[in-house]
Amino acid sequence: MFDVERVANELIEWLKDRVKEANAKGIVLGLSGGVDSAVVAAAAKKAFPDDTLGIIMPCYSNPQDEKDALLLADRLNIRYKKVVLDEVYDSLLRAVGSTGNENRLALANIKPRLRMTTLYYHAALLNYLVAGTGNKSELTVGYFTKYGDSGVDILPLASFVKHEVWELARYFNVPEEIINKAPSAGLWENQTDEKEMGITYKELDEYILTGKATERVRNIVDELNRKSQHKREMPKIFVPSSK
Ligand SMILES: Nc1ncnc2c1ncn2[C@@H]1O[C@H](COP(=O)(O)OP(=O)(O)OC[C@H]2O[C@@H]([n+]3cccc(C(=O)O)c3)[C@H](O)[C@@H]2O)[C@@H](O)[C@H]1O
Ligand SMILES: Nc1ncnc2c1ncn2[C@@H]1O[C@H](COP(=O)(O)OP(=O)(O)OP(=O)(O)O)[C@@H](O)[C@H]1O
Ligand SMILES: [Mg+2]
Repeated sequence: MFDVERVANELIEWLKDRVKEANAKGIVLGLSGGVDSAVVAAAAKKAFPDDTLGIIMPCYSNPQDEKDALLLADRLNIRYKKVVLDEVYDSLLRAVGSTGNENRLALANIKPRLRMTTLYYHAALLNYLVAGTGNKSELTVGYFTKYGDSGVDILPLASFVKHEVWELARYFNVPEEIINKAPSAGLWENQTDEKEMGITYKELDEYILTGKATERVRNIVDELNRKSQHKREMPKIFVPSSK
């Protein structure tokens, strides 16, 4: 049973504890206009009313995402800053000698890694922690960029599947248009999580929560989970036989 009010209150206390434990002052996170960052921002704002900073970081992104991020910041009165990464992205591609035609993910994954770097600059500047927004559904199938959007200090939503995140979003008064939009990493035009994963969140969440799934869904999820195991672990450490 998912008691949303209780979970939300525990989450807010958990955020306070993690920040205190780190001798930090607050929380910084990327505000994408999507529901995961909306929920983390809402909880962080409750925990740290004066020390929550959302950063909007378009990198050749859909302009609607920025509008949604601004709508959220306005609705929940969240302090925000905009950092445009288009030029940095172009400049990095030039520096590495990219033709711009390499495999799509090699290029696209640069975007979350530039965002991670931007967030850590602000974290160090303000003595804040970087909050990630990854949820249990994404983590299970490795649907995130290693050291990109997963390069964070704390993961407030990692125990919740996407449907639970939607419930938390309603509880936190996140605008309906943000809750209703198709989840997307926003790395290229018309990208959606469900299209790329080849399964729906309904199927994925049901499998995670109950173990029930068609053979097709089970095969896809099990394979994605196996292939992404390295992303959920520390890098393997070489230990010489003499040690
Ligand atoms: N067995 C192994 N042991 C240790 N390391 C291993 C490894 N296999 C690959 N690797 C390393 O991992 C790299 C591949 O992983 P990674 O770079 O993450 O890349 P990859 O998993 O290929 O792509 C990231 C996926 O996450 C999605 N995404 C990204 C960002 C945000 C969101 C979102 O929902 O917002 C979704 C994106 O659309 C894409 O489907 C390889 O280049 C290699 O360096
Ligand atoms: N344009 C952006 N500006 C700032 N942060 C971003 C941007 N795009 C992605 N991010 C960060 O990366 C995180 C991962 O993206 P992801 O798409 O999984 O979450 P979301 O956009 O919040 O929700 P949804 O999965 O429903 O789209 C975001 O929550 C946000 O913190
Ligand atoms: Mg998104």
